[in-house]
Amino acid sequence: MDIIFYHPSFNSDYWINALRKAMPQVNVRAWTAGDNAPADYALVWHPPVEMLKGRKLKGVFALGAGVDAILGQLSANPGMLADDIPLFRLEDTGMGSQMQEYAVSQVLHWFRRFDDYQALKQQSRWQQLEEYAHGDFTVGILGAGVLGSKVAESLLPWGFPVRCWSRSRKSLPGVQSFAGPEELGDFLQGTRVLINLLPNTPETVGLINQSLLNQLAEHCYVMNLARGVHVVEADLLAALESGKVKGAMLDVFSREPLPADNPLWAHPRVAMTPHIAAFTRPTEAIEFISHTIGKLERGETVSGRVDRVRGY
Ligand SMILES: NC(=O)C1=CN([C@@H]2O[C@H](COP(=O)(O)OP(=O)(O)OC[C@H]3O[C@@H](n4cnc5c(N)ncnc54)[C@H](OP(=O)(O)O)[C@@H]3O)[C@@H](O)[C@H]2O)C=CC1
Ligand SMILES: O=C(O)C(=O)CO
Repeated sequence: MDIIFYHPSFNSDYWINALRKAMPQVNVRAWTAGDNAPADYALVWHPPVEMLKGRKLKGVFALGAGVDAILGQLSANPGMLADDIPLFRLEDTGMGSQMQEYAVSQVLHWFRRFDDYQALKQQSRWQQLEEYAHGDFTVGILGAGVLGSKVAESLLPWGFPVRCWSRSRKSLPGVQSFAGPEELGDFLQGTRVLINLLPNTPETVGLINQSLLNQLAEHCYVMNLARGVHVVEADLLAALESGKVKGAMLDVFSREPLPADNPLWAHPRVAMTPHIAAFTRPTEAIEFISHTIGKLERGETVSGRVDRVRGY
């Protein structure tokens, strides 16, 4: 069996060696331009069109959780990947616990008013503020898939009311589930901290806009851990100015790297990280890929297959 690998920034030698160790019976090679030799599987992130075009593959694995980039490439380049070739993505592979760390630490930061204390410190002011109550700190998670459900689970032990919104109804113990566009309004009503973990699809682009923000609780907080295109940045800035949104923690942006003149950089109540909420971890990713390939080869059912029509 032959596997080709392409990632624009990962250390290919490291990955190829680790893949060979995990699957000693497989020939793994880094794909380079002009390589048209046959392969069974391709492991990719932002692949050149020519890498996949015309190949008869048994499967393609995206080396991340989100498949918006590769689906965008496929729609812009018809024929890049035949419709019957399955596309898989990474499910969790260590990203769940990273998202939990990110979300829990930031929710606690806001809940314990460290943002306010930091602002007071800037003014050399020694002042004790009123405590917030857990009951007034409902956390609402947009997206209750692999990562959203893990984030929901991690917030429960801290005593916050937790709710999620997804396409289909969920039964996560202790988490209130809202499903579909018809229940979005009820989900937003009373949500004090909004955490976004939706995939980027035509239905979710621009979802976090003025109308959505207006439906959240007063002095709410917004955490975007999914994709920049979900947030209408001008609407978020306006909601921060009006005081409706008290703070935002953003990991992803409509343009990355965020241009130097973007007003989000300078906003005192916006914190940000450069798309690091969850990294692809080689050991866990390779374990998932080799396990999935093993199952595919044995004709067994696997998870992680992307529905290319649905968009995630
Ligand atoms: N910032 C970072 O470093 C990283 C960001 N990400 C982002 O996180 C996203 C989520 O990952 P993951 O949890 O693995 O994805 P999943 O596919 O497992 O979960 C997606 C969730 O979103 C819900 N959803 C999708 N479309 C809609 C819609 N139109 N209305 C309501 N709910 C919807 C799904 O509902 P249902 O369950 O009913 O299908 C599901 O619950 C990725 O797509 C990626 O963009 C991922 C890794 C790192
Ligand atoms: O896995 C993903 O989708 C990512 O965004 C990783 O940065």
